[in-house]
Parts: sequence; C-alpha cells; structure tokens
Amino acid sequence: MNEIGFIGAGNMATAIIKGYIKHAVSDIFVYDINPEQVQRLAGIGAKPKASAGELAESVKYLFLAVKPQNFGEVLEELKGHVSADTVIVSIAAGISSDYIKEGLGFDVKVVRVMPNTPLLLGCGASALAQIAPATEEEFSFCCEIFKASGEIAVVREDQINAIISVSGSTPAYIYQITKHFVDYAEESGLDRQMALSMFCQTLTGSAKMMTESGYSLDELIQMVSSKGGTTIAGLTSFAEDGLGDMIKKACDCCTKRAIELAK
Ligand SMILES: NC(=O)C1=CN([C@@H]2O[C@H](COP(=O)(O)OP(=O)(O)OC[C@H]3O[C@@H](n4cnc5c(N)ncnc54)[C@H](O)[C@@H]3O)[C@@H](O)[C@H]2O)C=CC1
Ligand SMILES: O=C(O)[C@@H]1CCC=N1
Repeated sequence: MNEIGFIGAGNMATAIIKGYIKHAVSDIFVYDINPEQVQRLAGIGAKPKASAGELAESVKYLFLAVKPQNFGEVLEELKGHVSADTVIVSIAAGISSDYIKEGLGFDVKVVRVMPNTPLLLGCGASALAQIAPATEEEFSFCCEIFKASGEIAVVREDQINAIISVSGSTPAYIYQITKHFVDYAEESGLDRQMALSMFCQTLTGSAKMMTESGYSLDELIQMVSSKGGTTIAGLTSFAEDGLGDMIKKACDCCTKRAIELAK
C-alpha cells in the first residue's frame, strides 16, 4: 500500500491534502506539535498520529511540511523510525537531500518538491526532483499527488532553489503587485472591489493569452501597444525606473535566501 503521512499540518500540508484526499486510495495520516492544526486537518479527513515516529512507521510516503528552521528537530525525532523503503517528500525551501540523509543517518529515498499555495484551489504549480535511491515508480506516485492539484514540472535538485522565484514565492509577489495597482485605482476614484475584480480577470486573461494564444511574449506586448498610445507611456516609465532590474534583484534575493536556509 502507498500510505501517506504529513509531519507539519500547516498551510502547505492542508493545500496538498485537500487536493489529493479525494483521489487517495488509503488513509492520509498527520502529525503536528500543535494539536489544533491536527484537528483542523482531521476535519477534512486526515487521520491523526500521536508522534512523528509513530507516523513515520505507518507510511511509505512521509511528507515533511514543517518550516526549514524546524527540520533539525524533526529529523532528530525521526531517527530510527524511517525504513529504507520510506520515501521522504520534502517541500521545504532550501533544505537539501544531503542534509536529510545525514540527519536520518542513511541513504534514504528523497523527493524534493517546490509547490505553491494555489494548490488549495486545485490550480497549483509544483516542481519535483527525484533523488536516488528513490525509484521511477515512487517518483511518479509523488508526481500524481501534486498533479491532483495543478500543474507539475520535473527538475533536478540543483534547480529547486531557482524555481522558488518562478512559482513557489511568486503568488506573494503577484498579490503585492496587485495591491499597488488596486491602490492606484482607489486613489483615482474607482471602487476598490471592482478594480480588484477587473485586475484579476486581466491576470487570468493574460495568463491564458501567454499559454494558449501561440504568440510570443514580445508579440503579445506589441498587440497591446498602440503607436504613441497609453501602453507605451506606461512601459516606458517601467523601463526608465528599471523594472527588469528590480525584478531580477528580488529573484536573486529569493534564491539567495533559499541557499542560506540550505544545510
Ligand atoms: N507557504 C508557502 O507558500 C510554501 C511553503 N513551502 C515550504 O513548506 C513548508 C511548510 O510551510 P507552511 O505550510 O507555509 O508552514 P506552516 O507554518 O503553515 O506549517 C508548518 C507546521 O509545522 C508545525 N511544526 C513545527 N515544528 C514541528 C515539529 N517539530 N513537529 C511537527 N510539526 C511541527 C507547525 O505547528 C505548523 O503547523 C516550509 O518548509 C516552506 O519552505 C514551499 C512552497 C510554498
Ligand atoms: O517563504 C518561504 O520560505 C516559502 C517557500 C516558498 C514560499 N514560501
């Protein structure tokens, strides 16, 4: 059986479990140091376990969904409870497979994943890396779990840090940018809720244009930009203020932080 368990019952565990639970053929177990978090997930059908060790001994796929800062203590607790057949599925930013193997004291099977919060609504984006000795079959099983809640991409472990600024952290960047547009709309006398709704429809529509129209990004920009018109006025202002450099710097900071969290 392919039993699944989660250590850490926070935002991401909730998002992954919500998407997968309707496809699951066996129970999904959960443990968290905070009993309220466990109760919340029990409410959507997950089965509580009394300790990290007990959970580890009951499952084949062991998801580690705690913050990078809590990994050390969790690995310490798991020592001696994880078998050679267990697949550790780590969603933590930064934490390397070497650190997990060292923490557990043997060459454990690992799959690293960088998911994002839109998994909660079934439209997530998750990048997965297979790390030996995890097998193709085990990796495919992990891919299916994340496919249940959106799109997936297969990457190498050395690419996982770079993808955080493409999809892992990016929902927050998009919400932040949205706030600036909606703030501007409100200052201009528009209704904030209406502006948010129009902006979101524009985001969805633009995303569809990028994925389904067949036009390149440059062609799409061109289609909106009338000669001497409003779009070019805004694009010129972005270019003068160094929007590209600003975004590159933020992505660099994001990746650098993942490297700092790496152990
Ligand atoms: N939030 C996000 O958008 C994304 C988060 N991640 C990664 O997912 C991981 C989890 O993040 P979130 O779900 O946002 O965090 P969260 O704070 O919502 O959940 C973490 C949970 O771990 C529990 N916990 C802490 N120490 C524990 C221990 N020793 N034993 C058992 N449970 C313990 C906490 O009580 C909490 O419920 C992080 O490593 C993060 O890097 C990855 C991609 C996106
Ligand atoms: O902020 C973080 O560290 C995590 C990883 C990607 C999104 N949230």
